[in-house]
Amino acid sequence: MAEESQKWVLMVTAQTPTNIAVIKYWGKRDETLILPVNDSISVTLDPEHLCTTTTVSVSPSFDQDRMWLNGKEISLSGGRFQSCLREIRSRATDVHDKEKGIKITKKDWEKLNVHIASYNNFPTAAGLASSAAGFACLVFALAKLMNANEDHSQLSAIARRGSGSACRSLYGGFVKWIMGKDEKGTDSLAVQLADEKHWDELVIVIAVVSSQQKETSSTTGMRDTVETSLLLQHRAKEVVPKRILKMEEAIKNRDFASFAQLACTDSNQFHAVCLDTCPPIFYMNDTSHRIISLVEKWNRAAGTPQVAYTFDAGPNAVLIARNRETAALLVQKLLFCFPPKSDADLNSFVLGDKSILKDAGVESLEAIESLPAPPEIKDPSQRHRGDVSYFICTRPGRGPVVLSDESQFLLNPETGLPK
Ligand SMILES: Nc1ncnc2c1ncn2[C@@H]1O[C@H](COP(=O)(O)OP(=O)(O)OP(=O)(O)O)[C@@H](O)[C@H]1O
Ligand SMILES: C[C@@](O)(CCOP(=O)(O)OP(=O)(O)O)CC(=O)O
Repeated sequence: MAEESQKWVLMVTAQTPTNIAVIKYWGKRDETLILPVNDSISVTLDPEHLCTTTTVSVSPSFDQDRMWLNGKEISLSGGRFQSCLREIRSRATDVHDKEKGIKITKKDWEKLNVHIASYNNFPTAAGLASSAAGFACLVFALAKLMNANEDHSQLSAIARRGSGSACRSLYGGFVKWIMGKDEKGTDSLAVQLADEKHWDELVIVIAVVSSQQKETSSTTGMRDTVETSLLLQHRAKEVVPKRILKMEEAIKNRDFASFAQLACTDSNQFHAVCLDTCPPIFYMNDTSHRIISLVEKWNRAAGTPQVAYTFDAGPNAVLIARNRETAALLVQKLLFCFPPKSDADLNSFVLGDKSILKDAGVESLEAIESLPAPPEIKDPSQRHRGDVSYFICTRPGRGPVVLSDESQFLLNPETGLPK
């Protein structure tokens, strides 16, 4: 270690995307190692709109590991954080920063403490997979700081110890989490099926139905399901393995009809498995059901799927449109059915890629009021004002990156404390 001064601080900042599963992970065969009962497949969301930024730093002056999440100090004592820190530390190698004159050997890492600051640019613990982006970013940034020369798949197996779905956020585009067979979980990791450019016509619209923290966390919910649902066993053994193969094929061939059919059916089966749990778990609400019904009617009338829907452990809808034109129509239909409260402004009601609004011909609140009623709606006089808090328009996106712009660092480069 650099002897001359105990004052140095070394840091790395990374940005990592979140992901949405189109074939769901639900149920663990090992709770501690976070090993799933089936493979899953996800689409990585564009970090320009939804991402975690994490700065990790090390200094001989830090007397303990500390972390700040969204500006508030949180405890790192939980088993999941500890597993990630331990696994990365054990893979740390020598670091030599010539510019700063810092030398850290593999052995030094056992004694050195880290400071971590992380920020999610979207609601935490609200069913928008903050834990996925969060743990992926933590592991990725620490691996860079500690020069752990693992490839992304090996890092994904470490991120998995933080939160299962986090392993899929180590890659952009379309990602498969292979459940693996090994008891220790060494082969339970993520691989990229295709990058984000492979199928770049897709447009994703998220309807944030509620940004409140949910009642039953994914962890607790899936534990109850494993203990009580027979349907889960059938799903994991008989249904998912076949679906995974079909979904891989659909992604490879950019076959939207199959992709949408598989994603919607899988989301519905996941929620059926939740209902089959004792006591039953209800993640979707009336607004979620209305959105499903709208999309189903539209897809049926069009003769071929236009939009896929999928819902994680919460009421928020993630809608995947086959192309921009369809996305513009989707936004029109959604805004008709779920207009904002009268005091809202359009800028904070539709977030992310706002250019879709232009395509949809909706550039003011007045334009929402004069939208035509979608043919899928039975009673056009009934609009569900305020039932969607806001929308996020996005697309498939890239995997983790290191940020070099100091203005994006979350820790002070001199003190290693939050800026
Ligand atoms: N940026 C982050 N860095 C590290 N950990 C994070 C970060 N963001 C969230 N977490 C962890 O994830 C937890 C929230 O996970 P939880 O599964 O409850 O919600 P979610 O991931 O937002 O929703 P879901 O998994 O249902 O989509 C937080 O309490 C925290 O422990
Ligand atoms: C419904 C899901 O989003 C469940 C995600 O569960 P988590 O990964 O949050 O659970 P833990 O492994 O216990 O942290 C489906 C999915 O992302 O595949």
